[in-house]
Amino acid sequence: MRIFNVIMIIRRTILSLTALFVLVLTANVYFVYVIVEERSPSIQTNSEVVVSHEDKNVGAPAVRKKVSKPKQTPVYRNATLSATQRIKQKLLELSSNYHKVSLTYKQIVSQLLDDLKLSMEMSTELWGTARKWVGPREIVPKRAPHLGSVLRTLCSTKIIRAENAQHQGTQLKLMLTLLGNQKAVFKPQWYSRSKVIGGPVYAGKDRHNAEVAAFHLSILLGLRRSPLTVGRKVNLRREVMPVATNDLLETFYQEGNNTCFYGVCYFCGPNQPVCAQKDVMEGALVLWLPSKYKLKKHRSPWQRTYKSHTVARWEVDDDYCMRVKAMKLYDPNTGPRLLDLIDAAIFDFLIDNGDRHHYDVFENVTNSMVLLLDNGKGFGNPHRDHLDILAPLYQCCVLRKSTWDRLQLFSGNALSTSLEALLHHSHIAPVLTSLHLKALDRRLLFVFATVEMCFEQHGRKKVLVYDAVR
Ligand SMILES: Nc1ncnc2c1ncn2[C@@H]1O[C@H](COP(=O)(O)OP(=O)(O)OP(=O)(O)O)[C@@H](O)[C@H]1O
Ligand SMILES: [Mn+2]
Repeated sequence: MRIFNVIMIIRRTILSLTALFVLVLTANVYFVYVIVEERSPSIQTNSEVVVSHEDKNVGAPAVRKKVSKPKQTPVYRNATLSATQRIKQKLLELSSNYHKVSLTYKQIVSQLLDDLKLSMEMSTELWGTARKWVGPREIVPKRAPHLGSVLRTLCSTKIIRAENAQHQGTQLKLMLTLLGNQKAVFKPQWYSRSKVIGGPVYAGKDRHNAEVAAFHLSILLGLRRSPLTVGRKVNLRREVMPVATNDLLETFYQEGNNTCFYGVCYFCGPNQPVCAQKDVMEGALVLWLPSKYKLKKHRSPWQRTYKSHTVARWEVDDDYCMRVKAMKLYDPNTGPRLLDLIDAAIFDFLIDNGDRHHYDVFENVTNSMVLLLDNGKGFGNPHRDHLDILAPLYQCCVLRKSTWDRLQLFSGNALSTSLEALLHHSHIAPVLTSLHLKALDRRLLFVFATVEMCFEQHGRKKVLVYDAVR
């Protein structure tokens, strides 16, 4: 009897131990599985289209392929990681020339300040002047003596119609018609100047001040491909509501002392209203381009996936630029598209805009520029530098000589002071906080480091392109 009891106890112990062992093993396998899942994001193939929540209403490229599961274990954004490390190292080794103040930048700034002055009385005839400025390669000419007057006119001309702009993009904006039948897009203020946007680079709503700052930066850098943009304070009750279309007006309401509206668009609804301070709403007003130019939208080859667990091909493939060059669109004989995208990448990195999922060009125009349109996701976080925005530069390692020369003029912290001087004239000054201005100087050094890295890898001659088409 005693022996039987002992046997039973041993048996029970063995059974419990076995059960415990199986339990631990299962838990372990599950744990390892979860970690592997987390660290092994699926790869987006080159030609696959990711239609993000942001892009649902814009044209997708023609080719759609199924996501093919990679055979080998993918490495997490390794192309971005290795480039970032190399650029950071190069930054430490930058020669003192890149920190010196150049002698010539002041001349450029003073010319631009001259152009920004009021040269003539405001007049709706100036719409014609601005229209004539637009060409295949620029929106504003190098010297535009009436620029200040055009901007002031944009800032103050009577609004004769206000409608929803639901067919232009996904974010809340108004399509305004100004006296003289000039259209302009109004992007409202969502945030205070000092609000820091956390999360991924494309997080948050539009920053209206980013649009204003970006336009001024574009002329400063000689990349005059941004539509004319001003900051404007509008009285919703007096200037907008009386001329609003019914479907827009229906979305207006009063919250305490403040007038609010939510408009009609993909990311619009009663749960996402924007409110004026009392009746006055600040925003960016972007001059509409002449109707003779039709815009054509293309997917950016360096588009993000907008999913933290899905990587894009460019994030894992160091040779990605070869693929881009192989696309018909980027054939060196068909135009300056790739160099334009590299200019755009530098511009976007400086303003911290990681949301250029598509880009616009003029349809049926030979050598059309890549427009620097939609810069509202810039200047979200002055503490961060998203080096992967520079991927077109560090992966292709080519750049217009003219862009390079211009950038170098602003070494020694001159970029922030120059832009600040231009923005000083804005109706909504100060447009940028000093933290955002300082970030520009810091980021410019990263651009210098990236180009230096390219020089080291390929030699100056191969990197710098003397491009006849600018
Ligand atoms: N000033 C302009 N002149 C002509 N067309 C314009 C202008 N501004 C915007 N558009 C057109 O409207 C589209 C949407 O504008 P924008 O990109 O600023 O809006 P968005 O809501 O931020 O768009 P998305 O959701 O695609 O990022 C542009 O791609 C362009 O085709
Ligand atoms: Mn946008």
